[in-house]
Amino acid sequence: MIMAVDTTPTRWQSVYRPSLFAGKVALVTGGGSGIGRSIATELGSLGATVVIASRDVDKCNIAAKEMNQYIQQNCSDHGCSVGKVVVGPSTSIRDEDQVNNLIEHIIDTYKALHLLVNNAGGQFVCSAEELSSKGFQAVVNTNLTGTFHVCRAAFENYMRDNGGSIVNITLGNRNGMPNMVHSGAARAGIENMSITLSQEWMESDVRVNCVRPGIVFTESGFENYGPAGDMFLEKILPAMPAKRFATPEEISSAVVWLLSEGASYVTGSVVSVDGGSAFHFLPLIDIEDTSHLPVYGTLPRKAKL
Ligand SMILES: CCCCC/C=C/C(=O)SCCNC(=O)CCNC(=O)[C@H](O)C(C)(C)COP(=O)(O)OP(=O)(O)OC[C@H]1O[C@@H](n2cnc3c(N)ncnc32)[C@H](O)[C@@H]1OP(=O)(O)O
Ligand SMILES: NC(=O)C1=CN([C@@H]2O[C@H](COP(=O)(O)OP(=O)(O)OC[C@H]3O[C@@H](n4cnc5c(N)ncnc54)[C@H](OP(=O)(O)O)[C@@H]3O)[C@@H](O)[C@H]2O)C=CC1
Repeated sequence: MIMAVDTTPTRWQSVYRPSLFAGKVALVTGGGSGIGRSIATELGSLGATVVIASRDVDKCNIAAKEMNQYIQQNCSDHGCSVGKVVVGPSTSIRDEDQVNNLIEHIIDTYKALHLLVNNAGGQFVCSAEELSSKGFQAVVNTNLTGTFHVCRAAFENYMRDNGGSIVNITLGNRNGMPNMVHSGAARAGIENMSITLSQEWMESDVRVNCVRPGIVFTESGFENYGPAGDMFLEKILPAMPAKRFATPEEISSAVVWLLSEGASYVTGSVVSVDGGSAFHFLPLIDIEDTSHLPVYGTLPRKAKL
């Protein structure tokens, strides 16, 4: 298995002002692992009460305990108040009723929902030709419809009357997403949906933005891909301009900025955090000789391979 550079910070601290989010209530979906866990830790270290929620509550409980220990030990040494990470009820964002239940639970318990990070999501590697309709729908329902469910419930139950800030996590797919057609389509949908919501909800003082990560090595995420993922990464890593993956903290840092009042004039935006990969060709797929396009007109001899 190809490994990323070990970028785990020994004593990570946010670059943002302590207590930035004191008194704020945040929801991070999929906050029990990977990128979501880093976002929850950073928001908690900056004073927020952070609800994490996903399908696996046991995983979230273990993660929350570790995050709270980390926050207490490493982030509270300026005499400032730190927040805490708490676990919401088991929720599949694909299920509208479960999402409504989660949001109602948050408003009942914490009386507010100022900040929302739609991080939960994922996909599997499969060519478009082999992908069943059910497989396509499973990924679109998780990423696109699931994100819509959470945005709408947060708006209806709190943000419409009180304002708020939403950040949706997408995925660097500027050049398409070979072998992940479902996810590429869903993430492009999330970005366009976010632009629409930013306009419809501006009157309510709700900002909606996206963070579009390049490749972030999260063990939780990559163990899903097996050999197909390894093959993908062996080709992509050397072709990346930065020659390394992102750390979850590098994604979190952009999310925190967008959530903060420092981004008060930013809405409907997509921030790429990808080490410049969006503007660099990444060989996601081998295109064999048989797929040459037929020529119309005369192609100069020198222009042929
Ligand atoms: C390697 C480069 C990475 C690029 C950067 C991206 C990184 C990341 O995003 S890391 C985060 C990764 N985390 C995850 O992906 C975890 C989340 N994934 C899931 O939870 C699931 O894969 C799912 C939600 C996307 C699908 O799960 P589920 O709804 O439980 O699916 P079912 O088992 O019910 O199957 C539905 C349907 O889909 C077909 N299917 C499932 N897996 C595959 C597969 N590997 N290949 C082909 N088809 C698959 C399955 O067969 C079902 O269809 P039918 O057979 O027609 O019934
Ligand atoms: N790692 C990477 O390179 C990149 C990741 N991303 C995206 O960033 C996000 C986080 O990924 P990462 O941290 O790497 O991977 P993880 O697998 O660790 O995170 C995915 C999280 O989403 C949750 N989740 C999945 N499906 C559902 C669902 N139906 N309802 C509620 N929660 C769900 C999972 O929890 P549970 O299983 O308990 O439900 C899990 O905590 C994902 O959307 C991912 O696709 C984007 C670009 C690159």
